[in-house]
Amino acid sequence: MSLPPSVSTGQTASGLAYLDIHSPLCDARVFLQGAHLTHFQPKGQGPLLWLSPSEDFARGRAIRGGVPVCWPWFGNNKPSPEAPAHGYARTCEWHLVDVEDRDGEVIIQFSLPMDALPQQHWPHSCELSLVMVLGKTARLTLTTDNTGHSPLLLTQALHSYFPVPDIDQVQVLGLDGSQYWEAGTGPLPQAGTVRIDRELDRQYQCQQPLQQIDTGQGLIRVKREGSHSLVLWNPWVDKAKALGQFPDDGYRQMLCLEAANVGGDAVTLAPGQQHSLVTELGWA
Ligand SMILES: O=P(O)(O)OC[C@H]1O[C@H](O)[C@H](O)[C@@H](O)[C@@H]1O
Repeated sequence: MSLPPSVSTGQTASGLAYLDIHSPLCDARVFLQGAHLTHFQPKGQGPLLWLSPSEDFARGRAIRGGVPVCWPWFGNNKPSPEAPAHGYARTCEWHLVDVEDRDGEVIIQFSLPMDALPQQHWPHSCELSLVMVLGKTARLTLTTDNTGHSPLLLTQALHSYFPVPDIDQVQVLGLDGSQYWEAGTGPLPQAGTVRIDRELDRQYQCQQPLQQIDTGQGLIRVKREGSHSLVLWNPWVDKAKALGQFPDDGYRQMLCLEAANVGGDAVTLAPGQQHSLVTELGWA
């Protein structure tokens, strides 16, 4: 495939291949493993994604930061606890279908080869694609097609990690009036904005399609389509120490706000049906 002049290829010292984008609208980096956007910076603005300074890009292990694709389940697979957390999409090598530059917007299309998924954990026939439109914003569309003869049940997330200068200054807007579940408890009502002063691992059911992170030095916009749920996560002190590829004090500089289909917003696809989960990330 020939690449437009705004897109080049590279690889890490560990051998993971990526695409680098330098267009008039943005700079970005996308790995083929996981179809993983790890860097996105609109021209004239700061980086929009947090990538762990401890990341060493091992093959077959999820990259800590950017936008991991959690699919075809989010979190643990309850019937099969030995299956990998957040599914297979973030650790498999994706197929690069097409790359084009339309007036400075770079559009990258990936598909996930389904033979990478062990049948015992995912005994379904389906197709999965991810389309990234990288311009002034980053728009990611994750589409599942049920090509089989029986219904399939899906939970998923576009697990965006955002950079914040100081977690104590952060507020999350756009969740007022929604409900959340945390540590097996819920529904709990959300009133007003969210501040982070301890470990947070919440699944929100939320009709509002736009949340914003006020970092204290800028406003990050997170839009969702095909999603009535989202995950808000900060590991705080103890979990940060236990996490792989994560500095002990890294929790002070990041926050995850993840467009999702989780909990009561899980997706059931009848044979022949299709669903797209979309997130659009940008500075306000
Ligand atoms: O460490 P990972 O498997 O990448 O998961 C990182 C985090 O992802 C989500 O935000 C979950 O809600 C958390 O419970 C989990 O700790």
